[in-house]
Amino acid sequence: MNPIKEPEPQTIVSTAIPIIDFHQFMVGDTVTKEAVAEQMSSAIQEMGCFYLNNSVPQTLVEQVFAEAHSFFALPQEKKNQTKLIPGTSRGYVARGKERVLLEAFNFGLDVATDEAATHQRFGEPNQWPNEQIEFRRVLLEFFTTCRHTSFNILQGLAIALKLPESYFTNFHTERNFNTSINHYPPLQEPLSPGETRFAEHTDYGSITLIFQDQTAGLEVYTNAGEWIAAPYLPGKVLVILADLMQRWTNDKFPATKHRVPLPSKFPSEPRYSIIYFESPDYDAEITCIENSLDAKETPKYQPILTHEYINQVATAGYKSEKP
Ligand SMILES: O=C(O)CCC(=O)C(=O)O
Ligand SMILES: [Fe+2]
Repeated sequence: MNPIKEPEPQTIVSTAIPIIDFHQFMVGDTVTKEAVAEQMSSAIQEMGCFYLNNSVPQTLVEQVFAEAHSFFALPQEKKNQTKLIPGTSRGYVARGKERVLLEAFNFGLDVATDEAATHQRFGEPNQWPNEQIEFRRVLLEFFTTCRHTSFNILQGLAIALKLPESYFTNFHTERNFNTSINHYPPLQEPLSPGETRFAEHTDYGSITLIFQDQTAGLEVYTNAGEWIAAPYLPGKVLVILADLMQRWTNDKFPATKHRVPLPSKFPSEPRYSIIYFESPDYDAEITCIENSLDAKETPKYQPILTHEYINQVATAGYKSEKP
């Protein structure tokens, strides 16, 4: 008789944030794609964001986390060798203060290995650490996979608005996206009032993909006006919307407010996250899409070029503290 195998103990995490099976979208016909696009749109109306299943492979995500652990464990002077040059956005950013208690490593399309990068206007050369042979390869593979996923999401959002599938991707030809690998060091004790791991904000671009480790801690602000936990769900990516998507759609697809509060227990666990930010082309004009207007509704935002908007928010207030 075969022994009966006990099921593995599992922590079942439930969430009110919808989980959408993206495989259907990737391989489906027009009708299937429309159905998945509709799920994305309803999730946005209900909760302001959604998780995708079957998009970025979990094994790849775990490799990136492993590389992140090794990188942030390097001596400070080694990390400083890739330090971000002020005015640019690629490289190592030392731990911030008060509202951004994390150190980060930011990178984007690789000028040395990707022809398209030479045409990028937000891009600068990446800075890679010499010590970690696999770091660059794993991060760039992850980056390419995220781009593929994010382009499919942009297609889904276009379909949901009854626009041609390529409506948004046509504004993303320069591949102006950035990835941040974040390390929130352990905290010994509660901090002063006003201090937090990452203060409430929205991202600038069109959409953002968020991966966190088991420490989790991210919260999103729902359309019902409450902060809820966006838990760690292995194999799933959290998709949130950013400011330019909100402007494009006259608030129909609003930018998702999110934050990482201080942990409830001290000393706390360290926290790692990987964030992929997608942005439209430098000169893309973000003008209200008529299909997103209800009857008698008029555009709330003036047309604006991507770089004008990003310069505006980057010079205003706390957003400039972001790595
Ligand atoms: O670490 C996180 O989960 C969120 C980070 C974030 O919101 C950002 O980098 O814009
Ligand atoms: Fe963010």
